[in-house]
Amino acid sequence: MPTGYVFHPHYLWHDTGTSDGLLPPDPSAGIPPGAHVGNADTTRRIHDLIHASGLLRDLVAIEPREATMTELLRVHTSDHVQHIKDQSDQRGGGDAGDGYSPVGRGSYRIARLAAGGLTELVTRVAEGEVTNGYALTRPPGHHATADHAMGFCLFNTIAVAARHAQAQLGLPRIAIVDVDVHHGNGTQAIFYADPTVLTISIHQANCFPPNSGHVRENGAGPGAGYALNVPLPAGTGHAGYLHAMHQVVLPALDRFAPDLILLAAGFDANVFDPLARQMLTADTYRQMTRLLVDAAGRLCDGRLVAAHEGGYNPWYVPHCALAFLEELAGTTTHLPDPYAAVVAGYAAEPLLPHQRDAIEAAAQLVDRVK
Ligand SMILES: Cc1nn(C)c(C)c1/N=N/c1ccc(/C=C/C(=O)NO)cc1
Ligand SMILES: [Zn+2]
Repeated sequence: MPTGYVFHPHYLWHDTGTSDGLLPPDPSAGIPPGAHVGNADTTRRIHDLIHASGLLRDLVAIEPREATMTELLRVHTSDHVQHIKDQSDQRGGGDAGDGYSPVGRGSYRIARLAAGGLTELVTRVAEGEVTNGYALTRPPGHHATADHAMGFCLFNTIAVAARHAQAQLGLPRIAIVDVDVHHGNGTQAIFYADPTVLTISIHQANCFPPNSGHVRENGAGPGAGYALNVPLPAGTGHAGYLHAMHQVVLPALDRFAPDLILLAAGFDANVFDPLARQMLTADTYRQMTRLLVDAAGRLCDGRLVAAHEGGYNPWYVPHCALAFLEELAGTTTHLPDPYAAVVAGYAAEPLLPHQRDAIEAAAQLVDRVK
């Protein structure tokens, strides 16, 4: 089945400046100029591995375009769009608003290219040119709400694509599964009162944003029941995530019967990631993807489209992304995870009682999905 792939060099040109990890330089506070944790290196290395492994030959390259203002304004306020543009127009760029989400000079157009690239990929899937796809976009989007950028996110790429699918592509029911290790708060907020978009986030409990993504956040008004959260304890590994897939994500998808499944594909739950404390390996991403590909095949003619989100370890995330993409494309590069042996002892953690309990709490809400 043909798999679409969106990438553009401009995604690497979103300049996150000289923040040292998460914080802007401040010599008096002992913070030197350095590299922001969300710099372009990991994204570049993902693309390079997709190319070097030969997988690129099996993919249908799809050229991104900038999201139109109409497409952006289905999700964001005009003030928010203007704020990002104003920061981006400044000679030295600026910040998106939370003090640790850099906006480089010209990042406005790049963020529109990310949202437009995913939207174009969803269009090609809806038209049947490709069955599914992956947009290796940057900057990420899932923390951005209608009127606030945060957590390195400027525009909510996946929300723009979801609204386009509903408005222009005849796909009324959209399921968004977010496996990024951080809570998909922006996506959840945008659709919180909307029963036509089911949002499901599996994340490390209380990691980021602070106090966000509790299991009790279950939707509001007409959308009550259509937001699901699976906050998992730090240290959750392969068994815990697959249990969450089987107990929460798959039953919810079956009940919702979406016309399209969107995946917020963050890889920062990997065992080596600097911004969280989960313990997933490339094989976990492979197996989660297999389950989602099967669900999409069962429910919506295979329509499954992934947007890249977080993932900050430059030497491991590419192997996680490759495993995910092989499964999405239904092919193999015969390149095993070179770190599998390194983590075999400590990342093979069994499902522990406190993890099972957290998942059960979320599973009890699945029946509210109609
Ligand atoms: C700095 C700072 N200062 N303060 C008060 C807070 C709460 C700070 N955290 N910043 C963070 C921490 C983690 C992320 C992850 C983003 C991602 O990968 N999403 O998928 C973004 C910003
Ligand atoms: Zn993340």
